This record gives sequence, C-alpha cells and structure tokens, in this order.
Amino acid sequence: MSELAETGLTVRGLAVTARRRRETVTIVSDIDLTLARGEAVGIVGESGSGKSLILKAIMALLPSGVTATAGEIRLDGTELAHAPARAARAARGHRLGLILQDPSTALDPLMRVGDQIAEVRRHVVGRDGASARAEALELLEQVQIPDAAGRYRAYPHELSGGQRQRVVIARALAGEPEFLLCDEPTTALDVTVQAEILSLLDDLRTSRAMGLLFVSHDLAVVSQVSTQLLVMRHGRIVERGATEQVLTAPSHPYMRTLLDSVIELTA
Ligand SMILES: Nc1ncnc2c1ncn2[C@@H]1O[C@H](COP(=O)(O)OP(=O)(O)OP(=O)(O)O)[C@@H](O)[C@H]1O
Repeated sequence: MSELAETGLTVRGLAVTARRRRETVTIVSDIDLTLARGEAVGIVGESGSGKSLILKAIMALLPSGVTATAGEIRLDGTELAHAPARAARAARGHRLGLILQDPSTALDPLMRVGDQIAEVRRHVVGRDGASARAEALELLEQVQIPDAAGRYRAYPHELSGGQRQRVVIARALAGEPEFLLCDEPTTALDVTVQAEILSLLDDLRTSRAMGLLFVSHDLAVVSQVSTQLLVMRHGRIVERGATEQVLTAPSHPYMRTLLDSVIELTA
C-alpha cells in the first residue's frame, strides 16, 4: 500500500460496475471526494443514482457481482481500494463507522442494547467488562436516550424507532470512528425525530472532530448537516461546492430542479 502525506478520506476517480445478465454495466464513475475530520460532506441525488454504492465501496461492502473497477480510496494517504482485502480491512480498522437507514435490522434483537455497545468497547477499544459497561451508559446518555440507565437493559424491540437509531449511533461511536458514513439514517423516522437525530449528528461531528459523509435523496435533510454538497445524477457528480454556494447559486439544471421541489414542499 502506498503512503502519501495527505490526511482524511479521499476518493479519486472511483468507478463501480455491476454484472447484469451477461453484460457489465457502469453504475457510478468519476467520483472524487475529500472528507477531512470535523467536516461534513453530503451526497444528494435521486433514488438509484449510486449514492449507497459509493459508501459501500469505501467500506468494502459492495454486494457480490458489484465491483470497484477504477479509482483510489485513501485513508490518510493509505490506499485501500487495491490493497489485499486483509490489509485494507486492517487499515480501515474501526476508523470508519457506518449507519444505515433501518435501525431495526442493525441491532441484535436478542441482546440488551447497552450490552451491544459495551461489547464494542470491550472488543474494539480493549476495555474490561466494568469500564465497557460504564462507558456504554455514558454513550447512551450522550446520544440523549431518555432514562439511559433504565434503557441500558432494554431489547431493541422495546424502544421506539428514533431511540433505536440513537442506539445504533451510540454503538458506532463506541468504536471511536474518525469518519462516520451515514446512508439515509433518518429516512425511516418521523419528521420531529429526524430533526433531533440530524442535530445530534451535527453536534457529535463538531464535539468529536469527526468527519461525516451523509447520503440522502432529500436535499433539505442533507443540507442541514453538510458543509460541502455533492449532487449526483445517473452515477455521476453533476454539482459540488460549499453547501451555501450550491443552494444559492446552483449551476446544473438538475440541481435547480431539486431546489425548486424543496421550495415547493416548504412553501
Ligand atoms: N447488488 C446489485 N447488483 C446490481 N446492481 C445493483 C446492485 N445494488 C445496486 N445496484 C444498482 O446500482 C444503482 C445505484 O444503486 P444505489 O443503491 O447506490 O442507489 P442510491 O442512489 O443509493 O439509491 P437509493 O436512494 O434508492 O438507495 C441502481 O441502479 C441499482 O439498481
């Protein structure tokens, strides 16, 4: 693996292809992005534009039949995309965390939520049992689970959807990731809970100087948490820039359409 004197998570020229029947089709191409610690990059675009596959390529979680065929993915200069799987996994370690849309499938239904977080503290950070449990409780408090001490012993089905997503976030934080990748993390939640989770992610990003890569089809949601915005269409980035700039002076016609639809919804 080559080392370069660069920091953060960088993706250069990423292309992802999939086998469909006997054909190989390109799903995303020419993807460039840079994520520094403490920064939040949002990726917005219509369903099927390839947002999720970018996150999966970074996490080395592409489904079978789908391959990253070009480009580089670097973590502090260390190349991950072309490294042998084991070496790349070691380099990623727990420096990257992932949060998905549906919190109910992300948690073990048969394990108390506090223990699921404590387990990460034990195995990833190397804490003993008592410290791991104490720190798991602190994390539940940090993600603002009401009555955290009581809820520590709850099973996932005993919590609301919003509380489950908070537990998922706490468990991701337990591994002390430097970069948190979120794929539609609030789409399954109602609007009020969604706003609370977005504000929580924003607070955690700044308090932990964590990089946030946030994917959603919803422009209003993405712009709320992102300092930089990438707009995708048909597998390519068609617009990019500081969130404020993209929102106020979009150059691509698709971005203007997206903005109009948000304005219509909020009018
Ligand atoms: N396992 C797979 N095999 C073949 N094609 C796939 C596979 N997974 C996704 N795709 C295709 O890749 C394209 C991009 O999918 P992706 O999930 O990244 O889109 P997305 O922008 O995240 O959309 P959504 O918001 O609906 O999740 C879609 O056309 C999808 O059909």
